[in-house]
Order: sequence, then structure tokens, then C-alpha cells
Amino acid sequence: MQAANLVEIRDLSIQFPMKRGVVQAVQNVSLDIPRGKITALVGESGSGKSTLASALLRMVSSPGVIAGGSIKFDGTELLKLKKRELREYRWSQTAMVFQAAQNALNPVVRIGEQFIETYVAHKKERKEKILDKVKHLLDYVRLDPNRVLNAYPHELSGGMKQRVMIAFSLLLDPKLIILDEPTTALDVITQEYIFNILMQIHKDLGITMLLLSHDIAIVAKAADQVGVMYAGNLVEVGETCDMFAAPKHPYTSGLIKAAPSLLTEAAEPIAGSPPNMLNTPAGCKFHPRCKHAMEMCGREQPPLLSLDNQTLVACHLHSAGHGTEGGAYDIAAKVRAY
Ligand SMILES: Nc1ncnc2c1ncn2[C@@H]1O[C@H](COP(=O)(O)OP(=O)(O)OP(=O)(O)O)[C@@H](O)[C@H]1O
Repeated sequence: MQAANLVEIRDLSIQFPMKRGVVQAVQNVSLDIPRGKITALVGESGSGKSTLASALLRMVSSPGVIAGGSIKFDGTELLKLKKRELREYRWSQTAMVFQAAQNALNPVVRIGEQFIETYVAHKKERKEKILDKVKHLLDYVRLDPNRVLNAYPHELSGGMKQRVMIAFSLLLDPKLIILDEPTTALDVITQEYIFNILMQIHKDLGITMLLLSHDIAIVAKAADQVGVMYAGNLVEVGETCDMFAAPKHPYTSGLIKAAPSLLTEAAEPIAGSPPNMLNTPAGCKFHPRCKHAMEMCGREQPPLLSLDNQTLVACHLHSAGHGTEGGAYDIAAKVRAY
């Protein structure tokens, strides 16, 4: 029987050593990515979403280093893979659609050739057979294969190029697709169109997806599970419906209230701004912006704890005996009212 989780991340830390100090882009993060589901990571810019996702491809950008932890992909420890094994793993097991991914296309090579080159770099196959598969994929992302295969990237619009990249991500039948702000660089109508294609792909193929987004409204529509990141820490993980109905962390609540499309009342931005990652606050990194901060929040970093076997939260408001009279759920109501 297959394990329920495709990916299990444990205690993962990723650092960027800089001249002025060390950026802890991801700090002791543990997260399960269930098979066949859409998991979303949300958080303001710089919270560590892309860095965490890049570790799933062992492609942390320079000068970043994975300082500790473990990533098990379908039972295999990714952090121990050798170079050759990594080459086989990337794209065929996990593919990524980057922010403005269309810029990743080679401007001087026709799209069809780029598909063939990518395929044969991983698997042996006859050109005709590869082209059949590519035509099917292009069709799937609602592009005309005859036009697109012979085109150079500059002959396609931004939305078309992003759809080409989505077709690319499916080329080798990966088990996981990482979508890093897949629609951010596009106009609103194209965003909706591409988003619908992604949801159709998920529905038809049951493929596991990790969606990184600032846009909590998109996450609410698409994801089964949400992880909330703040300044390199995972501060809440839970099922989407539960999280939107009753956010447990004040930061999650703030993110939901800051999203205009989800609310009848006006959006309310979170006060303050994310910390300088070279000099993050002691204790809970969110405490300087938190209306509920207590003395201990500036002192001790709260661990990520399970509240009800489904929701994980890292907040002292939920630790037993800290400011709670009636337990964690009374506090959840206070946090909702945040
Ligand atoms: N190549 C790099 N060199 C130095 N610092 C980096 C590098 N890449 C990321 N960082 C730092 O790591 C932290 C996390 O960045 P990351 O891009 O993962 O955040 P993010 O949540 O994905 O943000 P965004 O939504 O803007 O993409 C930030 O403080 C960022 O400055």
C-alpha cells in the first residue's frame, strides 16, 4: 500500500550566509505533503516559501545551504541523493513551474525542439512518440500544437508561454508539481484561465501539487491543506476549510483579513512589516506585530504543536496555561476577532 504522504519534511533548515550575517530563510520546518492533494504555502514575500520548495528539487540558489533536516520523497531521502540520482529525480519525479516561468524558455530554439531535448535528457524514446505526447499535452493546456511546436518563444503571449511551461512540467509524468506563484506575472483574466487549467489537471490526473502563493483567495479556492510561513518558520498547518473557518495563529488571521476578495468588509492590512531576516526578533518572530503578544512571546520561540490532531500551530496563545481561560478554542475565537 502507498504511504499517505508523498513528501515528509522534517526539521529542515536552510541558510544564506551573507557578508552581514546569516539569513535563516527556512528554520526547523516540518511538513507533510499528502499524496494526490493540493498543499499550499502562504506568507508574505520573503517568508521562505520558494526557498523551502527549491529544497524539494535540491536546487537552493547560491549561496544557500541546507543546514540540517530531512526530506523524504516517496520514501527516499532526497538530501542523500548523488548527482546522477538527482538528475534522474528532477523533472521526472518533481517538476516546478516558476514565477514568470515563461522566461525560462530558450529564446532561440523552437518550442517543439525544447520539449524533445528535455525528454531525451531523461528517457530514451523515438522523436515521433515524444511529439505525440507533447501534442497531447499542448492540447490539454488549450494550445494549438501545430502553431506552438514550430514557434519561437517570442511569438507567443505571456499566458501562452506559461501554459507551455505547465505542459513542460507534465512531460515526464512527475508525482509532484510545484507551482511557485504560477499566475502572478499575468493579467487577471489570464490568471483565472490558467488557474482553471491547473485545477483541471489536478482533477484529471490526481497529481500531488505544492502551490506557493501570496494570494490567500486563490489558496482558499484550490488547496486541501495550507501551511502558513512567517520569517522562515511554519506557524500553522491545517485543512483549508478549518483554517479559513477558525484560524489559530494571529498571523493566519491577519492574512485572511488582509484579503479583500474573501471579505464583505474592507480588507485590513496586517500592521507593521516582516522582520529584517538578518536580524529577526527573539522569541516568536511575529510578536512585534501581534495584538495578543505576551511577555513570553518576546522570549521563547513557540514550537509547532498539534491542537486537535489536524491543526498544527506555533503560538503561545495555544500553549496550555498561557492566557487561556477556557483552553485553545476560546483563544481561537479571540484570534478570529483579531
Ligand atoms: N539567493 C539568495 N541569496 C540571499 N538571500 C536569499 C536568496 N534567496 C532567498 N534569500 C532570502 O531568503 C528569504 C526567503 O526568501 P524566499 O524567496 O524563499 O521567500 P518567499 O516567501 O518565496 O518570497 P516571495 O513570495 O517573494 O517569492 C528572504 O529573506 C530572502 O532574502
